[in-house]
Amino acid sequence: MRVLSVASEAYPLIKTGGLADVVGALPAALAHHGVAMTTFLPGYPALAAVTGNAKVVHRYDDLLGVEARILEARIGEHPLLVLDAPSLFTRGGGPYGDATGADWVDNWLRFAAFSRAAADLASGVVEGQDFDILHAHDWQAAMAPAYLRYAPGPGTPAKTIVTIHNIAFQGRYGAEIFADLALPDAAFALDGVEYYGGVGFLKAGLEAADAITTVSPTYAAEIRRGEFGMGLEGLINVRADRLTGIVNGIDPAVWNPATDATLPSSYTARTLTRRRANKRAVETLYGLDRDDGPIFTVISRLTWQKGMDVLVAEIDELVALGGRLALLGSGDAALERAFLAAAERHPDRIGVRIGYDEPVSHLLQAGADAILIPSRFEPCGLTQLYGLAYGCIPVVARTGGLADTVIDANEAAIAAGVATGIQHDGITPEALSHALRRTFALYARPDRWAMLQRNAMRADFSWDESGRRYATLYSNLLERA
Ligand SMILES: Nc1ncnc2c1ncn2[C@@H]1O[C@H](COP(=O)(O)OP(=O)(O)O[C@H]2O[C@H](CO)[C@@H](O)[C@H](O)[C@H]2O)[C@@H](O)[C@H]1O
Repeated sequence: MRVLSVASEAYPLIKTGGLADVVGALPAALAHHGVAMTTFLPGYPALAAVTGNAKVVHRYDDLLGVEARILEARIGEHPLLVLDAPSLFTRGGGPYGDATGADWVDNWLRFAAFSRAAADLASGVVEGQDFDILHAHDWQAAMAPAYLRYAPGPGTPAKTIVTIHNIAFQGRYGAEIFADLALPDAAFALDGVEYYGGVGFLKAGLEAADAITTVSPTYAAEIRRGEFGMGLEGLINVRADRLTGIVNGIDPAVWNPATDATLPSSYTARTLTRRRANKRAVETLYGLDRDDGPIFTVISRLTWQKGMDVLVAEIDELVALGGRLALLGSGDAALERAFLAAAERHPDRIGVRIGYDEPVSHLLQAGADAILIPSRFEPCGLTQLYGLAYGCIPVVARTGGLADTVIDANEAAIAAGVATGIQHDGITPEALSHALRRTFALYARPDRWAMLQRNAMRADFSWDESGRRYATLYSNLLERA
């Protein structure tokens, strides 16, 4: 079975968040299940390293008005196709915006063209490229199923899946762009690409896809409600029979404390004392006091989704209770300023690094005692999975994938020997305060804390089971044909 995985990021080539980790891990995860996956990415400058000598498999004179080529390369051991369209993708800044963080004004064109090319690949336009399934991730790829529905190429169109990694990002534009999408007029319809009078990329994909997935069962249920569906709950409910939640796995080649070459000290569940050297390295890097109390970490986009404003409100209490905090992240300017101000108030107790740093994120998971994830919504969440694997106990809001992957350390779960973290209900300073106090109480009992760490590290979040579930979904779609 051949699958084209279409996404705007993939680790290790280009990453701004969890989407990249998942897209980067899927080819290996699916290979175990007899699926040959090719990844399709936009040709950002960061991809130049792998497209240097790439073979050109297709040329466009006019892909929604721009010149472009499709290049054949590799991502690790797996096949990669790249849309080389310099006028759309060769620019500084990030994949979605300029260096100041402002979105590119032509994002609709960039990702419509990318999706048009994906639809071409999935319907026989490009010789030698045949796919049974097109698997589109998030709004940037979601127009691909819509193009296949309304304007496919000459071959049998692939079956389609749209995976929602975050329904908050929808790719919503004014009606005026419709004329430039090269779609038939009939596509501008209630069950087509039209969305509240404009054009909705994610909406169009969810209407057109043969199957819809999201990245945890709880989030799949949550997005059927207004509170989480962000305007798409009606559509999600109508198509609920096509929706499943498949929890993300973690890539053991990248996230394994026993083999992680970026760490000062590698370790396993049996050699937890070896974590101490990593904790000392965190203290040094962040200029924190050296003591035996817990170090909390945050590795996150600093946004409202992630509940960071609530953490700001609780930060002085965290310090008053004897905690320290090592934060790595970037995002909303006001939140960045608030965390930096907290670090100024408590220079020896709070360290803040604004920015994006992959090796530091590994060190924090390996050296901090607990990771705080007070998200208002969390489709799956990966940092709690990395925390579990590294014995960095997740303290999380009971929502989405966080609810599905962390087992709260209540007395029953402790007695049964299955607890892996701490959950709180509601994203309020009071709820977070209560969770912090519970964390301190557990940490004060070294036997209990070590048990939590061992349980966490032994929990299985490899891709085995989730890979199997995607493979089954693909097979079912083909059988339905
Ligand atoms: N400053 C920094 N420096 C280095 N690394 C950093 C960093 N800030 C974040 N990261 C890394 O970026 C990733 C973030 O993953 P999350 O799952 O938290 O998702 P995100 O909200 O981006 O993604 C969405 O998609 C994913 C994938 O499906 C879902 O898990 C999630 O719920 C959903 O919101 C992790 O690998 C983390 O270590």
